[in-house]
Amino acid sequence: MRSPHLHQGIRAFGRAQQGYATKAQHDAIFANPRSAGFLAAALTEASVPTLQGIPEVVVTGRANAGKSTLLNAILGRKDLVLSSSKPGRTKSLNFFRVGPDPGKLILVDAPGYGSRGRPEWGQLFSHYLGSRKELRRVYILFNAKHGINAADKLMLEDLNAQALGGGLPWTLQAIITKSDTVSTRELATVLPKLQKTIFEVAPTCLPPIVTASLKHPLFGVTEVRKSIAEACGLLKVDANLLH
Ligand SMILES: Nc1nc2c(ncn2[C@@H]2O[C@H](COP(=O)(O)OP(=O)(O)OP(=O)(O)O)[C@@H](O)[C@H]2O)c(=O)[nH]1
Ligand SMILES: [Mg+2]
Repeated sequence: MRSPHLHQGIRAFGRAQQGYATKAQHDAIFANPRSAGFLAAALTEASVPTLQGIPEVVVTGRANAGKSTLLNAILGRKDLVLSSSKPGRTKSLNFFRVGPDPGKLILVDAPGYGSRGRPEWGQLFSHYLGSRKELRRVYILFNAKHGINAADKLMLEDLNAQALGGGLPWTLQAIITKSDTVSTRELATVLPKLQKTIFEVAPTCLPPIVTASLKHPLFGVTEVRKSIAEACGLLKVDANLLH
């Protein structure tokens, strides 16, 4: 059982990220799961699609961290994004549209890094990060049970340096996945440690959102949706709420 305090804490964090947006705006963006669609799979730099300036976010993380499963939960779909219990399932940069054509925003799934990752996937991802003008946020996922290893630290350091470099305007945020696989007690110990490590390695990284995205009740997915909408500049501030 998760503690109500954890729920409250995460909700409060979610609110803080929304920039005082109204609920209706956020609901409208992800309201119709059937209108979402697969757009393209890129295996090479040349095959990264041109998508007419629609804002975009991408997920990264170790193989098997839960990237594809989280994207399905965000889209409100069961298997639009292919996932697997076997690490190394996603082998290309996969682009998904949210909303009817041409889409309100684009979600990008990426191959996992670490022992199951391949160098060419890393090269494609680096090129994408350094050149994608539409990219608004990079989400880095960590499995609550497995924590942060050397490969994660390298990736975090690299992303932090790129975010600081100021080349392109994307921001970085962490997501702790599979929170349903650890007890509330464990989570209470693990979370502050993860947060501390993330901040030490990547000071520009926005505070983590905790999720469980495989089975209902889903957890933290609403917060991730709001974060995405905010990063993509799709939430307008309600002036009444600022006073
Ligand atoms: N219990 C639980 N299992 C999850 C969760 N998210 C993903 N999984 C499982 O973890 C495994 C890997 O999920 P994927 O979404 O394919 O992971 P990925 O990061 O996309 O993996 P690669 O594409 O191989 O890098 C699958 O068996 C999922 O069902 C979660 O929140 N809770
Ligand atoms: Mg995947």
